[in-house]
Amino acid sequence: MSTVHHAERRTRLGRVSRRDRATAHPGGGSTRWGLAILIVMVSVYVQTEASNFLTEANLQTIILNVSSLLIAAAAMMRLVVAGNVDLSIGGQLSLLSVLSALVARDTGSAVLALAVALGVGAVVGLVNGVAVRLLSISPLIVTLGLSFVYFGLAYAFSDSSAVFGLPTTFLELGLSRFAGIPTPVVIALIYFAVCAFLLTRTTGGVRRFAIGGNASAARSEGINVDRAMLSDFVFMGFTMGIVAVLTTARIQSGSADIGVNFELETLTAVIVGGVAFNGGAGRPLGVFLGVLLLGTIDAAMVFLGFADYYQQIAKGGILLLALAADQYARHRARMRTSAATADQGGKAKTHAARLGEMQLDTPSRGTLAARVDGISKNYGAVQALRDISFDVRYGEVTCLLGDNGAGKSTLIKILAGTLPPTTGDILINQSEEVDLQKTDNPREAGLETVWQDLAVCPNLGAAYNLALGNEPSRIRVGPIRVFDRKAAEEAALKRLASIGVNLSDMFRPLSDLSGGQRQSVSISRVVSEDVKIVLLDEPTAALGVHQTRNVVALIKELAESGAAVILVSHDIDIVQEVADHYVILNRGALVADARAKDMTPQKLVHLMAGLVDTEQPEKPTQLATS
Ligand SMILES: Nc1ncnc2c1ncn2[C@@H]1O[C@H](COP(=O)(O)OP(=O)(O)OP(=O)(O)O)[C@@H](O)[C@H]1O
Repeated sequence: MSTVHHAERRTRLGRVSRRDRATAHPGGGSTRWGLAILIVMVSVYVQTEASNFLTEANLQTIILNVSSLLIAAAAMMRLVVAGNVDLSIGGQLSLLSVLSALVARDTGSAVLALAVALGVGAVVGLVNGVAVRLLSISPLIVTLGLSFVYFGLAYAFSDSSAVFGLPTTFLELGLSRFAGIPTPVVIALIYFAVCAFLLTRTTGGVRRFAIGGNASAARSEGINVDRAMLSDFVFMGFTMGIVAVLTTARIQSGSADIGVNFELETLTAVIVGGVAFNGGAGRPLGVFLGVLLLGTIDAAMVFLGFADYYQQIAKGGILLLALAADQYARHRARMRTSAATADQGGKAKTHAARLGEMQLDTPSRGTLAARVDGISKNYGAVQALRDISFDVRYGEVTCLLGDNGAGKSTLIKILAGTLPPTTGDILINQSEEVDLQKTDNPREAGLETVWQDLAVCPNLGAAYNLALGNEPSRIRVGPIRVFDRKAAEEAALKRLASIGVNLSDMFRPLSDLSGGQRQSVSISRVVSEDVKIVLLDEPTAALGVHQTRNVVALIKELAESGAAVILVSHDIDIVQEVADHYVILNRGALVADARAKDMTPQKLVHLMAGLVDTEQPEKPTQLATS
């Protein structure tokens, strides 16, 4: 499609490939090496105080002690990155420990005990996910409440006493060694590595970062946020099944006390490891170091002869410090964003749009692209839209206008497929012939929306943002798709170049860009051969004069290249410059459906201001039939 200059693209990609790969990571660039230094400092200090700290046996013990924490943290970081949290995992651990121990003791079967732990864990996770979804309040509160339920059940099933008499096959899961290394350590390292890979390298992982960065933007890109949340809670519960079996086998008994404070330890490791408490950022290596730090501090306290409660105080202090660091990082990011916004139009030099170079594979100008057919929408007693019908044509700009409360936003949401109409249909042409089909997913039918509130994920770069919902993948194994960063980078570069935007780094988080650059990234989403109908909701609202001219040029060129453009704007000058066709609403009713040539400026101002009697609307000017 595009004839973007290949040499230029090569040079830019060349520059990008020399960039530190860390910045291409969806969770941000910080590797938390400070934690590694802290671990070394603590270890060296304790070694000088008690000479046998840095022995191989002690290091093995430290890692064995944190193996359960490492497994739980692997699943917890996925939840937190996507903006969720599960405070019931301590209760889950207790319940699953008791259940697996009872099954192992009563049946003698390690396999059955494992199956029960994993199965019940997944069900418990599902219950958590459904409760968070249904109650629509903070997962912190919902899972805290459920935590009491799980602890209570654990005490009830175990009669408040430890379950002993476990068969050897079960105990071996926690006590055996593999190539000289304790089995729980081997399992923890493999499990963590797999989870880290899934989070940072696959489409599903990138989506978690997108959801944590801006859930509504992710939703508007077609990502099923609720399903992702449910599956993450189920995964957390399943993971707690593994943790429960390994821990129970290692300590050779099931107990309702086993999970006390476990959720706080896990959360501390994840937050200390640099995962943002509000989601959208974090790196597995940081979490790994966070887990190691907690293990090292525990061991150090024991070596230095501190009582148990000092360990609790130390961990609480570390969690508070990590949260403070998280807040500070968020403050710095906000400052960067406002500085970049103030610099709007400075570094981001947008040039004349070069969209004319693109050849959209759309039917010829004037052909019917979409038909809005009798759309009505009620919000309870409020009738926001009343029997709206009009046509949209390829190669034309349709301006959707109206005063405040006229129903424009409601109609846009219905057109974009994010809000169902009460009655009526949206019909979209999917082939060369005028063959309109009712569609439930306008996006799949080639309709792309650029939202007024810039539905972007500020924590991700242009390459990720522009790929969301339709991510390129290199390898596919079942539902797991490995994200193709190179292809995403090239596609983003190509799209931005076609509207004359030059960003030096396609992986730089959008929060670091100016408002105009973010707007450009958002708008460039429509530059694709798959996009045939473009819906722009106040696209110039956040822009300065220079960038507004670029967007106006883009709108014209989109239409010239064959796309059908639906523009919502309050800017009468822009509207008059680009419109081929007007659709004007007033208090939910259609008051004009007119060709631009039939609309005088006075009449337009009159209609836009809502100075019409909607009970006796002006006869909408009919479109010429094609
Ligand atoms: N979720 C909602 N629940 C109830 N009423 C709503 C809802 N959304 C919109 N409305 C009502 O529907 C009518 C149309 O609102 P809408 O936001 O679509 O208008 P608009 O033309 O986009 O206005 P504006 O230009 O001010 O954004 C208004 O009376 C509004 O109060």
